[in-house]
Amino acid sequence: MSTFIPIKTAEQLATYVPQLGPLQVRNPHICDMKEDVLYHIALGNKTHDLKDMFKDVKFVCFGGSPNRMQSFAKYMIKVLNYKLPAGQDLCDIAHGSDRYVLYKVGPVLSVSHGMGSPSLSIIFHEIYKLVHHAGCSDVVFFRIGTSGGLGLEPGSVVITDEAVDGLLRPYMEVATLGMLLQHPSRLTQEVAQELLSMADPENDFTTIIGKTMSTLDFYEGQARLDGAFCDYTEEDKMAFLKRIHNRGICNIEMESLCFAASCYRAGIKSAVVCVTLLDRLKGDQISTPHDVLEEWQKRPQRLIAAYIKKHLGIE
Ligand SMILES: O=P(O)(O)O[C@@H]1C[C@H](O)[C@@H](CO)O1
Ligand SMILES: O=c1cc[nH]c(=O)[nH]1
Repeated sequence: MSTFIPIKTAEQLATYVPQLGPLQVRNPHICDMKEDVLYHIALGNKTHDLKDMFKDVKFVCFGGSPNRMQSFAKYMIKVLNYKLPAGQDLCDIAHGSDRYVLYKVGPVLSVSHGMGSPSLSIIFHEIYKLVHHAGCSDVVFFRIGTSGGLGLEPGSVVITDEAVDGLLRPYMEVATLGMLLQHPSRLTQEVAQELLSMADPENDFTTIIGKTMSTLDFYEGQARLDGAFCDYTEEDKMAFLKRIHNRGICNIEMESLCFAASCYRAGIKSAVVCVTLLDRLKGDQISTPHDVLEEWQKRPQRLIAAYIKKHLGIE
């Protein structure tokens, strides 16, 4: 077998245009399939009436933790003054699988994606196909996350304008059929700007727009000294963090690259909003009390909720 690995550059790849009208999947095989089983959310286009269940979806909100996404769904019930059908409680629609959670509150889906790009990539494929099978149009996808900040007061909120990998490259490199394909990671600038304009000036924390580094790991990938392995010194770590900070990186997390690349490839409008849990220029360990972290995690949720309300014309 050949060991030659051709590399496609970001420039060689198509520029993806935003989708108008019912969302199409960019995979010609899907329409030839007798059945599409969305295995990790225990749904399918033959076993479920996906149009009936999901056709009104306009906003899909992703976040790492199942509990956060359940809380977000409960919060959206309040914000939208949404009445659940008589006799029904909020339920995890993906309960037949224990991989991810999926809640629906009117036009809003709240989905967990787990940690890291591989986990996000799987749920992204299935949710994208779900909204396609349901015939949804003009859908906006959000990631509501947590991150480590650089030179920011912990609890600050960062709206990502550009997601880069651990080498500061604005594309996601994926090994496909023995080739390395580079998928550009572009987010929708108008959505990011609109979110920024909606940050409450009365907040006692800052909300900024900036570049986010998305890594493959929480410890060595993010230059921590507190993992089980570490082959560099504190000086090396600080030199790296200061270098990327000087190159405009405001925060570090693990999914914005895959999220941005997938949304751009799909032609779906998207934004990433993460709270910072600590200042990485000052330390590695997250030792802030749990109740404070819980409160901070609500900050991106409130911003996204304000955007959704505005776009639904709710005062
Ligand atoms: O959405 P979450 O809070 O899961 O995002 C960040 C990146 C990793 O998934 C995780 C690491 O603690 O938090
Ligand atoms: O430092 C942090 C905090 C949250 N999530 C990350 O990926 N890194």
